[in-house]
Amino acid sequence: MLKMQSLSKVYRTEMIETYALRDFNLEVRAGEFVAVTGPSGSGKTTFLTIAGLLESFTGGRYELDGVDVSHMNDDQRSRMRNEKIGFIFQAFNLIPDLNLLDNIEVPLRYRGMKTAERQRRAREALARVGLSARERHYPAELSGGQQQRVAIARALAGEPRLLLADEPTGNLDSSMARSVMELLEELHRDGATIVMVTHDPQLAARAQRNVHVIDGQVMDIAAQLHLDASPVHSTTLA
Ligand SMILES: Nc1ncnc2c1ncn2[C@@H]1O[C@H](COP(=O)(O)OP(=O)(O)OP(=O)(O)O)[C@@H](O)[C@H]1O
Repeated sequence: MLKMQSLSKVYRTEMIETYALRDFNLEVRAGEFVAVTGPSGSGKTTFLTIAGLLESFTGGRYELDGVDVSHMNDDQRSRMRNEKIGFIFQAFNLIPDLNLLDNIEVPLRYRGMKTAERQRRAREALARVGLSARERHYPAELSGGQQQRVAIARALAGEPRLLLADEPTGNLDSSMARSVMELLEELHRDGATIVMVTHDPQLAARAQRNVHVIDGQVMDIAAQLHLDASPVHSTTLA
């Protein structure tokens, strides 16, 4: 699903070069739930924004859903992002002036989808996160945990191949965090591929696999071995 090989990302200013990622190797297979952990400044967000095609990279190779994205231009990348990726952010990023259904429909509009199909998908996604009764409500009328569920519904409505979550429970108290995590686990059981960046070791422990990033590199030998398609390794890592 996601395959990064010797990926690098360098931020250059007049004075300095910062390697946010260097020789970054990771493979995530369809249906996996992977947590990415690591100290502040280690490159987790950089990884996620590149994985989500929000940013370009400096060197190496990135294959998403079997397609080499290395040489795509901005338009091609945005189209692919819109079709294949669902984002879940720490800050929910819902639009305050739109009700829940309209919020969920926003990314579908960019695909030129007809109104009836948009509404059908938005209703279905809202039902999936248990908030059907609130479709005409506005984000401010919901708790933080409920808002994050709406954000997850928005990501799901696009029927993405890959869900990327950046500290999805970072703004929630522990009980709301638990319910959001349970929802992610449920989506995973139903077949979703999820990559989640988190500082929280307890959350990370609930994912199927942990990838630790230090100084822009994957420290987890197992994650790198995953790149080797040998059955021995995949069995070990299952
Ligand atoms: N736009 C930028 N310009 C210059 N350097 C940057 C930029 N964005 C990130 N960096 C640097 O790249 C490195 C990795 O940053 P990144 O935000 O990916 O880390 P992180 O692991 O997500 O950190 P945190 O957990 O604190 O969010 C850091 O040294 C950071 O200062």
